[in-house]
Amino acid sequence: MKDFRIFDRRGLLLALGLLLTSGFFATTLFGYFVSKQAIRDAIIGQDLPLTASNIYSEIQKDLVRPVLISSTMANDTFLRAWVLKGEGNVTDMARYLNEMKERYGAFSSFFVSDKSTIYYTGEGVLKRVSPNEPRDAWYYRVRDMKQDYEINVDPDLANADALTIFINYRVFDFSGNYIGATGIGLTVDAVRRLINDYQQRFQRTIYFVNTEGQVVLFGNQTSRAPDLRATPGLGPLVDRILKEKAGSYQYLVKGDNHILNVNFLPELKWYLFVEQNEEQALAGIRRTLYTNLAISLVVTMIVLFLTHLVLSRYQHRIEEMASTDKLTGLLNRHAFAILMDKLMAEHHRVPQPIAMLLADIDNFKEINDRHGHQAGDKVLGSVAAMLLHDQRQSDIAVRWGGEEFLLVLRGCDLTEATRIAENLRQKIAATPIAVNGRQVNVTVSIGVSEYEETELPDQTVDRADAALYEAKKAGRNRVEAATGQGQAQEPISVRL
Ligand SMILES: Nc1nc2c(ncn2[C@@H]2O[C@H](COP(=O)(O)OP(=O)(O)OP(=O)(O)O)[C@@H](O)[C@H]2O)c(=O)[nH]1
Repeated sequence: MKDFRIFDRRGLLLALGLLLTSGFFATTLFGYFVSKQAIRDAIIGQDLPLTASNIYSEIQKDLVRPVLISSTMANDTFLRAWVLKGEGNVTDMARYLNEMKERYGAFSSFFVSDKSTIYYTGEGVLKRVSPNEPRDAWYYRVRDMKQDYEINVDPDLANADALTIFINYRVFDFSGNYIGATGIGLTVDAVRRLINDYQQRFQRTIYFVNTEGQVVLFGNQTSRAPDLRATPGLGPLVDRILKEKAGSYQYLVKGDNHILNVNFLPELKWYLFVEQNEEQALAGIRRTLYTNLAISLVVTMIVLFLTHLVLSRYQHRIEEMASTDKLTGLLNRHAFAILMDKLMAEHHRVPQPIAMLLADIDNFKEINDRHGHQAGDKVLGSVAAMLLHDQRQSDIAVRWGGEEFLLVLRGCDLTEATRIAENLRQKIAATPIAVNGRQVNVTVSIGVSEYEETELPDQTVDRADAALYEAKKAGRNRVEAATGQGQAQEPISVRL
């Protein structure tokens, strides 16, 4: 019965635990996935395009302007006339180039004449270009190219080989014949600083890719192979991206999803790549997810613990109510049956004598009749209290019937139990009970028996009952010890 109840409570706690955890987990995970989707949508739909357009407008300011300046130089009447007049006064050209450099805050400015192959800078003549010199390959490329200009990243000979972004603009005479290349140079460091600044401000990876799929400019933290096709995850997408010119893409690297926004910048003929590692963007909500799960777990544990506490208390109270006689506070017969089973199991493990005392208040009917039923109750309570008073922890005191009490004494043989019964009888007889302002003398008769291995506990009680009967018959206020099971039912009368 008890085991069934425990199982019931465990089942309830388990069901409650499952309900709470599944509820908490479901809502937390649902919230997480909704937020994740919202963040992804925001990255694809707003954040990256917005970052790209911000960068684009900054780039326009910082890189498109040099293109315009170079274009102005290529169309400058003075420059073209000076070349057509035979590149006479070098100082004039140097002053012009210097002026352009100073005015627009460029790192360097240049003009290369196709006719004389002289490379002019703001300082004067730098050198002559030659098709055999690998460092001059850019000039011959520009000379033969179809478009008006190119943006090229190269070391600058005129500035101690500092890595420089050159805008190389083709120059034509007034009849449209090619006469050289002009433009200005910006330090890559300056542009790189710009990209780093964007990256920090927008928390994205930013880099530029040329029409060949080569990474031409990137920030400090960007570790990329120069050839974008060699980038894990992204490689297979490169041709599609270059063809489509603009769009949103996603690729996986080591399980991390990367979201990419690409825009082609026609002025630079470069692609602007703005990239976001989704896992990093989700780090915040993932932290929130773990915190929520931990809170849910703690709340579940607290609820389960409190429920367990309340259930235990109620179960204890219910068990107590079900096993206790309300009037006397002694155990009832139902509790006796349970405890007796336990006692017998214990006895079989460690055998020890077990004695039973069955006590009955003498002429109780008279007390009831004379003093009233409530007074009778009071007497029952007082006798029960006297029985309990000398009880050991291991003893069992039961209200057996109306005015009958059963004491089960562990580790006590018949002789010892008879002595205890006699002490009890004397004590009760010598203790008047106050009822309705009057002292009532109460006596009890007690039958004593000792459990024998061959019998059932009920039979031991029966033998105590028989002894009690003998005590009553012999005049009440007596103790009678039962004979053994096999012996004739002649109880020994005891009067110590
Ligand atoms: N007040 C009160 N009386 C009870 C209770 N339970 C049983 N009784 C009464 O106890 C009385 C027992 O009477 P009997 O069985 O005749 O026994 P007795 O008068 O004690 O006589 P002997 O046992 O032969 O000495 C009955 O009148 C019952 O009504 C109870 O809880 N309260």
